[in-house]
Parts: sequence; C-alpha cells; structure tokens
Amino acid sequence: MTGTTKIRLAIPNKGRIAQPIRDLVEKSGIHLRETGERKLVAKTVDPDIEVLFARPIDIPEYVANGAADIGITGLDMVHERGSVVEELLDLKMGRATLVVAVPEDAPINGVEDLDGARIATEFPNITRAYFETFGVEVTIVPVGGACEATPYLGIADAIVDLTSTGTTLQTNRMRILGEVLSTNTEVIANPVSLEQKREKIQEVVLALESVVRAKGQCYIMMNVNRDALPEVERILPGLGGPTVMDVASHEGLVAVHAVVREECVYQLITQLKRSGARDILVMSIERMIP
Ligand SMILES: Nc1ncnc2c1ncn2[C@@H]1O[C@H](COP(=O)(O)OP(=O)(O)OP(=O)(O)O)[C@@H](O)[C@H]1O
Ligand SMILES: O=P(O)(O)OC[C@H]1O[C@H](OP(=O)(O)OP(=O)(O)O)[C@H](O)[C@@H]1O
Ligand SMILES: [Mg+2]
Repeated sequence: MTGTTKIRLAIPNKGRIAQPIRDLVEKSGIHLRETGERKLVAKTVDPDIEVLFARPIDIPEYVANGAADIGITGLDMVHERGSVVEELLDLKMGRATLVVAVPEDAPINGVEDLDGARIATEFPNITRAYFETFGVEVTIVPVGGACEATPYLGIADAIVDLTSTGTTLQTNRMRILGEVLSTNTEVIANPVSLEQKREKIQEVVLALESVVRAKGQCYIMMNVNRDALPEVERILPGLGGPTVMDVASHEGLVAVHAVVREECVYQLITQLKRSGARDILVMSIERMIP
C-alpha cells in the first residue's frame, strides 16, 4: 500500500470471534464493501482503510511482519506465535482461560505429576514453555481442535485448551489442574506502523473503543414535572448526572435525558413512573465518544 495514511486491518475470517469482530467493525462506522464469500481483502467506506480476512492464528504474524498495520485477534494467538506487536485495546470479548486439564478420575494431583506425559493442544509453543518453567518433561501432541476427546482416544494423558463457560470440560469429564494464561480479544498493531501512521491508527482504535464503551448502555428520555425533578435525579445514575431541559410551551415540565446501564432499565422504569416521570423513551446507543 502506498501513502502513509493508508492502513490495512486484519480480522478473522472464521471461528467464534469472526462474526462479533465483523459486527464491531461495522458498528464503529468502518463499513465493509465488496465482501464476497471467499474474498480475502475488502475495501471499506473509508478509502484509506482496507480489511484483510485471515485465520485468527495467522493475524499476529501478519501484523508483526507488516502485511497488516493493525489486527484483531485473541491474545492467546499472539502468545502462541510469539509475535512482536503492540497491544492497543481490549475489546471486552473472547474472554477465556487456557488451562491444563486431565480426565476426572486420573491419578494426577498437580502439574509435576505430568512428567513424561503426552499433552494434546492447539497451543504447542505456549504449552512447551509452560511445562519448561516447572521443569516437567512432556511430549506435545499437536491437534487442530476437539482437544478434549484425545485422552479418551488414548492419544494423550492431558490437554492444554481454552475454557470459558466450562461446559466442554464438564461434558468430557475433565478437571482443571492449572491455569496457563488468560486471553481476550485485542486490537494489536505493528510497532513501525504505529510510529508512522499513529494518527490514522488512533482514529480506528477510537472508533472501535466507542462501540465497546456503548455496549450494555442505553439512553433514556422522559418528561417530568419540575417539582418531581429532585426525586427523578436521585433515581437516575446517569453519566455525570442527567441532562435537564425546559420543554417549550409546557410551563413547569422538564425533559430529562440520561445514559444508564441496560440491565438497570427494567427496574428504573418502575421507579421513574412512581416518581412522576412520563413519556419515557429508551434508545440503544451505537457509540460513545468521551
Ligand atoms: N471457549 C471460548 N471462549 C471464549 N473465547 C474463545 C473460546 N475459544 C476460543 N476463543 C477465542 O477465539 C479465538 C479463535 O478461536 P476459534 O477456535 O474460534 O478459532 P479457530 O480455531 O480459527 O476456529 P475453529 O476452532 O472453528 O477451527 C481464540 O484464539 C480465543 O482467543
Ligand atoms: O468452556 P467452553 O465454553 O465449553 O468453551 C471451551 C471450548 O471452546 C473452544 O472450542 P471451539 O468451539 O473453538 O472448538 P474446537 O475445539 O474445535 O476449536 C475450546 O477449544 C474448548 O473446546
Ligand atoms: Mg477452536
């Protein structure tokens, strides 16, 4: 790509974080154009931003070697690849823990008991480094998925895999022996690009951050008689307090606006109605920019 303000953003083309990331990029205003089913690169509404679709595991390396200026993927992938990138923003999704797990009934009580064991994993590099810190020698069995099945297939004694809800481990009757690392989805950047294209990269990060910040928040508007205002203001946990405005041609009536957490809305409405608020409107917030 020519010109210092043009940037390429790498996002996952498949896997569980692919769609949420794509939705986030769209919501941030960076609308994708010409995205065919198997398209690898897409233009966006911003002529200076191009999107590259790649496997989550390849994104850290594409960002590190400059094929992309910034990328969005799991931190676990960054650690597995050992890529030298800058971590710019936690997108508050894809939270999981990489754990060592063994079959429930295995006579193993700690990581030390795994000396000489076979460990199945999609994360061979992280796993090797982890056991080395304990001075425990293991044989890595690399797999591409369905890791939890390997002990029952007789090809591994333990696994190193991601868990979030714990359902997969439970279903496969496995227990956690130790935690290896915590992961979440992050925006990462090439250090040189960050130096040379800082302004443009910050613009993209700010746009993505505004969507993350707005998540779970909504905007509530209502009319209130002026004498009921103190009570309504007491109830509303707005961002820096609610905004209060006179309603034209309605002497004694004010409009109150506030940002509130979505999970509070149900209870808030009951309380607000009781305090005399009326004409209540609740709206979703797409982006929040401080
Ligand atoms: N159970 C989970 N809970 C939360 N985040 C997860 C979980 N599993 C994976 N992730 C995150 O999603 C990223 C992509 O993993 P995923 O398994 O979806 O991709 P993939 O391996 O490319 O796809 P697939 O498993 O379909 O081949 C991981 O690097 C991790 O950061
Ligand atoms: O704690 P849980 O919520 O059950 O999630 C854990 C599962 O999620 C991931 O699997 P994924 O869906 O990526 O399938 P895969 O094993 O084929 O990679 C991970 O590898 C675990 O198997
Ligand atoms: Mg997977």
